[in-house]
Amino acid sequence: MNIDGKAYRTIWLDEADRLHVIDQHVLPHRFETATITSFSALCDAIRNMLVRGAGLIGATAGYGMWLAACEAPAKDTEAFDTFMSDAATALKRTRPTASNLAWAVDRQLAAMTRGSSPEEKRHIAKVTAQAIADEDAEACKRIGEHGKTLLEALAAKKANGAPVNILTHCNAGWLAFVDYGSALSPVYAAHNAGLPVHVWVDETRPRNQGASLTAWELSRHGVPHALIADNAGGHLMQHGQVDIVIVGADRVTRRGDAANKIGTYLKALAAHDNGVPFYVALPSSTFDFSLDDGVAEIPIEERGAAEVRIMSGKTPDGSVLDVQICPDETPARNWAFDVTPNRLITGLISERGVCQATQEGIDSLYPESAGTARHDS
Ligand SMILES: CSC[C@H]1O[C@H](OP(=O)(O)O)[C@H](O)[C@@H]1O
Repeated sequence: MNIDGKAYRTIWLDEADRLHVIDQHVLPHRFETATITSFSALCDAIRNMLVRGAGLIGATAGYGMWLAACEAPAKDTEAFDTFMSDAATALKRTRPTASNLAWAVDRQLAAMTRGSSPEEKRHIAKVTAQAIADEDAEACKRIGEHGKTLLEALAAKKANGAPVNILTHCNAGWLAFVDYGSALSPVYAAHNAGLPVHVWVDETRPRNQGASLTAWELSRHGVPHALIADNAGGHLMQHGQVDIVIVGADRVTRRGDAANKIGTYLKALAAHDNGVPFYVALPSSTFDFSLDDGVAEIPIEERGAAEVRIMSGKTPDGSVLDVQICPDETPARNWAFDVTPNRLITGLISERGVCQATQEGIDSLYPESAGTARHDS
């Protein structure tokens, strides 16, 4: 995506093999990039959400395995393999919910078995990391094309060129992937094609990815939008102000249950009650075909209480400040994700097309995956 006329991805290697990312801590008030110079710094970047979003976490993990390979013993293949196995375990522990992370790590481990020396394996890890990033961007671009057809169908029913109103939760835009995004990719594709669209942006407490990231992205791209309080969506749906909900996902099971940012489930309930179509957009790397019952089986990350107790924002003098929003003695709990059962999901949008959120629907797009168990959670 373009920022001030310059094309950016969210993660990239420069000509000197230095790894760069967009710093998601300082948006929307500043646009900065950061350089990640070691495997442990990369693990910290995922854990503390300098980078975040399922696809970007996966791509970052891919590069993380390459950084680990650069730090691994260079002379002894057995020692190299042990080092890499430990690195894989450490990376998988950084954030537990998004499938893409473990998927990327396992893909790297499998790819490196093709090398016979540490040097070969290190080269394979670099090529594989770049392939993971490129494929993520390409998948998201295709999600945009498939999702655009849904928005075109809704636009055709609108009178006098009125915009299609899309509600989204959290940030599943290009900042959450390598480029384009999942839930926002159809919005960008439709907007670029001249379709009138308008996005309701859930603020997405506690970390406010909607307010700080989705609103920033849409604004930079010139897409009409309005920020709403997390609890406003049901009211808007009751009054015909939402034509479609499109959200991202962090893990989707064989039968189509979808883990996404905390609060997504409540939006799906409201959409169901009001007959509003509710779509989940995801690249193939977000499926976990080893799980069925998402509520029972998907591991839900619980993050620190400070994210709920403290909010960050810009003061009138332009500085950014943290403020505590509750009494000093108030404890807090902070589940980062919830699971929307497939019965509340109208359909899934992946790079392969649109399907029902059922095992049969998913099998129709992914016949090769029937009965596969892919990776540990
Ligand atoms: C599908 S990627 C965007 C996805 O990631 C978000 O989580 P986080 O910001 O904690 O990494 C959220 O679930 C979004 O929908």
